[in-house]
Amino acid sequence: MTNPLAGLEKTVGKDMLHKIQTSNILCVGAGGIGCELLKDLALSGFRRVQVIDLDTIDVSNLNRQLLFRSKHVGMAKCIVACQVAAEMVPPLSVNEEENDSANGSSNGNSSNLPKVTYQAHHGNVCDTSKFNVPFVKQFDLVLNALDNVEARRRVNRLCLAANIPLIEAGTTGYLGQVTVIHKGSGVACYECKTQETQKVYPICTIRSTPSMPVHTIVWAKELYKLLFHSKVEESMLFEDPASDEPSTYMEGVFQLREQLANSTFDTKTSKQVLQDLYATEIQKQLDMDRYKAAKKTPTCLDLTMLENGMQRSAPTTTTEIWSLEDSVAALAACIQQASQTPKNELLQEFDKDDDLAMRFVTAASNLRSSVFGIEPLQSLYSAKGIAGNIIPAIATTNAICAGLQILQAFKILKQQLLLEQQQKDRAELQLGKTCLYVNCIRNRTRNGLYLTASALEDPNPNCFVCKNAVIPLALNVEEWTLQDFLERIVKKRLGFEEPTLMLQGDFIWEEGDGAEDDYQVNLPKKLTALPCGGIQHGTVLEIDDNSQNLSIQVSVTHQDVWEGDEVPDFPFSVGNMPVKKKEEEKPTSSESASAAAVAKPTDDDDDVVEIIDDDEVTTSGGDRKRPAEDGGKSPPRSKRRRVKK
Ligand SMILES: Nc1ncnc2c1ncn2[C@@H]1O[C@H](COP(=O)(O)OP(=O)(O)OP(=O)(O)O)[C@@H](O)[C@H]1O
Ligand SMILES: [Zn+2]
Repeated sequence: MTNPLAGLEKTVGKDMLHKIQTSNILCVGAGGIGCELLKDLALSGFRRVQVIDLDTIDVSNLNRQLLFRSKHVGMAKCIVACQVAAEMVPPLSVNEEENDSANGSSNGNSSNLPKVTYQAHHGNVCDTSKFNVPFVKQFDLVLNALDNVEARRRVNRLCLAANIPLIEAGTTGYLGQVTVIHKGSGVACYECKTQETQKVYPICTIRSTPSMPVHTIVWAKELYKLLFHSKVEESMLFEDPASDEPSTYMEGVFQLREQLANSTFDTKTSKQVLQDLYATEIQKQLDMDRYKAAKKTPTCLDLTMLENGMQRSAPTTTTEIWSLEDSVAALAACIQQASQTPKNELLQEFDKDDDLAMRFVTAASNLRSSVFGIEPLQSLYSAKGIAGNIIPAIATTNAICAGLQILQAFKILKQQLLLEQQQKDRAELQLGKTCLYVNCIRNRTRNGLYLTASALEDPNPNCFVCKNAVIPLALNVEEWTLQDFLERIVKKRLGFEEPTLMLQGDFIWEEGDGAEDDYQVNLPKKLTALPCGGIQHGTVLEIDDNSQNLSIQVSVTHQDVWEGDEVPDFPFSVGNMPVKKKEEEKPTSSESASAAAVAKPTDDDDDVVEIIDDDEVTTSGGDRKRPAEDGGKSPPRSKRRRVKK
């Protein structure tokens, strides 16, 4: 038998093939791109690969995630992917295999090659207890095959901290990109660019003036929460019954929730809630002249139709549009089914892959669309596309991008090999001139190309992750508590896992291994009331996260209320929000809303934060240095005094 890797050996050379076979690779994600990548790695002779993935195999993955078969459904993706890919690694030549058995070798070869080991880690890459800087440092390079910003951000930071090259890839339908990130090479990191996040709708569009199918779908998702979430106030449709004039549906909602909680469901109450939602409340708004200026005036749901719908059995079609009666029947059936579902099995929040949730949202949104004259109504199938923000995944794009990642991997390993041959330190690796940023496009360029390549980008000087830029932040320091600040800004938006907060060199908050509990007393305090003078207008706050060797400064500006056209969102670009005089919220029929998530309520305006221009605040910033790369678990710098109150 000829050596299956002979072709590759001829192309890259003996030494390089040996480098490939002995390198230690981490692949994060074993989905669409990940499966392609693992197949490519295996067929290229990589023998030491570790894979992290948190998911299990779903039937819907089988059409494009080529390592999986129906018998694998329900099993951990990374475990199956590792088993299947490991078997694809070409065996060494027959002679060698024979020698191995004759020698009783346990590692499957008589050369000095490592045993084929494809090791699975079934878990979340954001789990700092398992996947930290020392973990990443064992690899020659890391390949990302992920599908979300949070996980990518985490791997980006780990690789920067460990100074390990990261090959990042992403696809959306026909479009794909591959790029290389490496701290030592001084190229842009993943967070140098503002990543597209879920787009946001003004709350009044959702609550009062929907004009597109997506608006009513977002509303229906909130209605799902209002009925089924353990914390009713999590829904943006929630109104405090003690408030001046709560919407007419709130009373019925509370009754229904109580029935669901005590399993004492009766259809009368669900019918009442539907009537309140789609007729009584609409009529009330009409009577208050709320829709005087609207382009289309809503019409209340016909009560006879509601009555008829309640008598029907729920529709079963998925690709046809349900009639309004059918939608009523579907909604009533969903509520009844929810009342019979054990509490721990009923999802609290909408999930597009949950049948009950999807039927609920399809029916509830179509009824609302009919009230507001919004077209077209949606089938369950098309509603799922809108509700889940689904862009079809294209296997070919995944395959192309995975292949491009392998080519970049070869370039990196080649450079590492050269350094090894010259007995130079790996820290001298310079990928800026070797690796490329490659785009996979749908329509070919004028030159007839479907792939375009350019040099890796320079870092963004305002990047707080790789350039330690000071972050300017405007918020209401008199209203925000430390707890809000930690959860909503430091963790959710800045991506800190185990933050330590310092004011004027003293600790005011600490988390993670060995953190003291004493700082808990600070959590409910308003920012201005924190120790060390508190966080005031003009304060520069230091935030460290040893789990990702990240240390930043935030320069705070007090701002009473954010007044603008849209609720600002993160990740942020610097200082681009208009500040306008606040006006009473007026419903209009054509709110310019741009996508699929819900913004914070407008009455929550002063909770909104935005990043503003560097030159709008004075900072005592100065040059910042990252903490020493010590494995990511060093205790905070000890010379600082700890302050609790
Ligand atoms: N934080 C994370 N830790 C580990 N694995 C992750 C994390 N986030 C995402 N992944 C994995 O990355 C992979 C991304 O692959 P892909 O985009 O094909 O997703 P999918 O869930 O299989 O497909 P779809 O979303 O279309 O159903 C998934 O297998 C997912 O489990
Ligand atoms: Zn950066």
